[in-house]
Parts: sequence; C-alpha cells; structure tokens
Amino acid sequence: MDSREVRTGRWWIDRKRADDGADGLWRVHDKLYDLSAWLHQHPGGKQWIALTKGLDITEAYESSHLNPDVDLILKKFYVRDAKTPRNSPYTMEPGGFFRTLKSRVYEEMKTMQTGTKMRYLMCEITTGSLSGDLEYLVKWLCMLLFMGKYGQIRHSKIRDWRITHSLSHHIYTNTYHDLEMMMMEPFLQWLPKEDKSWIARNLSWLYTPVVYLCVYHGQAIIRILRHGVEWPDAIGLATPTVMYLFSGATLLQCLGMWSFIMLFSSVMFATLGFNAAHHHPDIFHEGDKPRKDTDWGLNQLDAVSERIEVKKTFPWSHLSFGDHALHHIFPTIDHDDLAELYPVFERTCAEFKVALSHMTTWQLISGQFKQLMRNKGNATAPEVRLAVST
Ligand code: HEM
Repeated sequence: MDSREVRTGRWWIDRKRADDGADGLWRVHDKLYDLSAWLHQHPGGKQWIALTKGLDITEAYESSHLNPDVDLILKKFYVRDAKTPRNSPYTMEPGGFFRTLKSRVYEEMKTMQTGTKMRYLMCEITTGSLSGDLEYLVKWLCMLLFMGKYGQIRHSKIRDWRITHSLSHHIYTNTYHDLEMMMMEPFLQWLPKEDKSWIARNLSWLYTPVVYLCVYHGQAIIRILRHGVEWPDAIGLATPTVMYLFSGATLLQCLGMWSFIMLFSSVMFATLGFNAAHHHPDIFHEGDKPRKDTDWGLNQLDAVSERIEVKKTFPWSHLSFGDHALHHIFPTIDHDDLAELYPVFERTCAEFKVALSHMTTWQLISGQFKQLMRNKGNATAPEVRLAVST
C-alpha cells in the first residue's frame, strides 16, 4: 500500500478486487459464486452483495450468518473453483475456534429471548418510568450516541461506512487492510513500524485532539475531492436547514451551531472509537509476531481487549463499544444479546486455551498513546504472551 495514496472505502475495495482472485464473481473460501441474479433477494439488503462483487467475501459471509442453512442458498449459485489461493491470511477450519464458537452461539441463541433490553429501556424512557436522574442521564447519552452515529454515517455515507468499518476494520483488525486505522495515517500511526517518523512517535499525543476534531470534516473533504459531490451529501444539510426553518435563529447562528455539533460528535466518536478496545502495546498489531494458528476468530481476539468497567453492562456497553470481542466476531448479533453469550464464549476460549484480554478504561487510553509511540513489533506471539494455564 502506497502511503501517499488517499484512502477511501471505494479506493480500498477497488484494490481488494484486484487481489482477491474472484474473477468478477463472489468468492467464499475457494469457490466462486454468481449472485448477480439474487442480490435483490438478499435478506440483509442488496447493497452488501452489490458492493462485494468481485471480492473474496469469506469472513464477511461467515461472520454475518449463524444459521448453517444459509450455505444451502449459497450452493445454488456455485460457478467454479477459484484458480488462486486466498489472499487473506485467515482460515475457518471445521473444528477450529471460530466455527466451534459459531455453532455453539447459534444453538444458544435458539433458547434466548433476544433483543429485549433496548426495547424495554425505550419503553421506560417513553413512559417516563425511570427515576428522574437516571432518565435524564440515559436520554442525554442516547442523544450523544445518536449525534455521533448519525453525524459519522452522514459524513461517510452508509456505503462507505460499510466498507471501512464492516468489510475492512471488522475483518482485518489492526492490519494494513484495516482501513479505519490506515485512514488516520500519517497523523496517527498505530502500527509498530520502524520507519515511523519522530514527529508521529513523539508528538502525536500533543496533536491528537486536533486530529479527533477533524475526523468528520476531513473524511467528507477527502471523499468529495476523490469522488465528487454526490446526492446523499445533501442529507448532511438537513440538520442546519431544519434548524434555520424552525428555530428562528439566523443562518449564521444555525451554521455555527451545526458546526459545533459536528466537531463535538467527531471528538466523541474518535475518542471512543480509538480508545475503546484495539490499541495498546499488548494488543496485536501487524508487525508483531502473529499466532501460529490462522483461525480468524482467534486472530480477532488477539486484536481486541475487553473494557472491564463496561463488560456485560447495559446500556453502557451499547453506548461505548463494550463487549467488543464478541461484537467483532459476530457483528450481526444484537448488542443486547452479547452479555448472555459470555458463558458459551468463555467456555470455548478455555477449551481452546485462549485468554481474552481485559483492561481498564484508563489502561486502554494510556495504552493507545503508548502504541502510537511503539515502533518495534512484539517478538513473542499472542498465544505465548496470553497463554492460559490449564
Ligand atoms: C458480503 C457478504 C455478506 C454480508 C456482509 C451479509 C450480511 C447480512 C446481514 C447484515 C444480514 C441480516 C442479519 C440480521 O438482520 O440478523 C444477512 C442476512 C442473510 N443473508 Fe447475508 N450477507 C452476505 C452475503 C450473503 C450470501 C452470499 C448469502 C447467500 C447466498 C446470504 C444470505 C443471507 C440470508 C439467508 C440471510 C437471512 C438469514 C440469516 O440472517 O441468517 N448473505 N446477511
């Protein structure tokens, strides 16, 4: 990857298309499928299928669906075997960690009452049955989260977010293929590269707040410069327009307040996103010695740490990217349900002798800055560093 290139979701996907050996079809493991005629029928929406034409979708496909019957649908679209080996370093072998956990989670979820907590909380909020202070706090946090998510999605657009977050960051966490991390270069460089500049190593803690402030606007400017103005960009103007039409404030005041909201949610989103789970010298980053086992699920665990304070808590885990390891491995499971899956998750980790890393919020925040300074890879592989004694 050329560090001078301007990285956007669509740029990433074009590069990946050239590497994946899918011959303009959809690749799952070592087989090619033609989903063109089926994309409108995909229950998860046609965009996922349309976006990934010409790509290896193995990890996205396997982690998005728990039900093994989905494979029966896929089979109908088989065209031929792929001619080249997969470009991804990861595997998902039967009997391996990921597949074992996936089938157990699927069975477990059959017996669970899923997706109820958030609905219950919303009922409590709308009927006003929470105690005064708690209701105020929860509403405030929900509004912040909404502003953050809405603002981020608006600036990056859903399509680009699906690429940078779901197809890139979720699958290739903390590697060169993790666009969410690589898009912040050269300002923030988490990979332990020997050629990291002195400024990036030693001064990034100082200019980090400025980078956080610029994330939304920077992404929007880069995307518009690279791909031009597109009609969904108009959605972004809905907020100041509504403010102007209904608040009685002047246009300048509305634009000022809108800019403040965007800058505020940019800082909030970046602070949470970059400090919540992935960056600490003890967490795997490309450049460190990887574990021998190439199982995708295990490698996901190496790139994540749980935040002790919010683990299994509701709604704090929702609001601050908690229960992150399970969320990474099974991104389509409602965040509501993750807490209940820990017994099966922890049992499977113990069986595979893999330790789930746990850190406090402060350890992760300070570790994130230490990671920015790190320019040497860990020589000890995660299975040795995080070994579980039996
Ligand atoms: C890039 C690859 C894909 C992604 C990211 C993806 C994503 C999704 C998402 C987000 C859902 C909704 C899940 C929910 O609401 O709980 C879904 C459902 C579904 N998808 Fe996909 N999908 C992909 C490829 C495929 C393929 C290739 C097939 C089969 C040919 C397929 C078949 C289904 C089916 C049957 C469902 C509904 C049942 C279920 O969720 O288990 N998907 N998908």
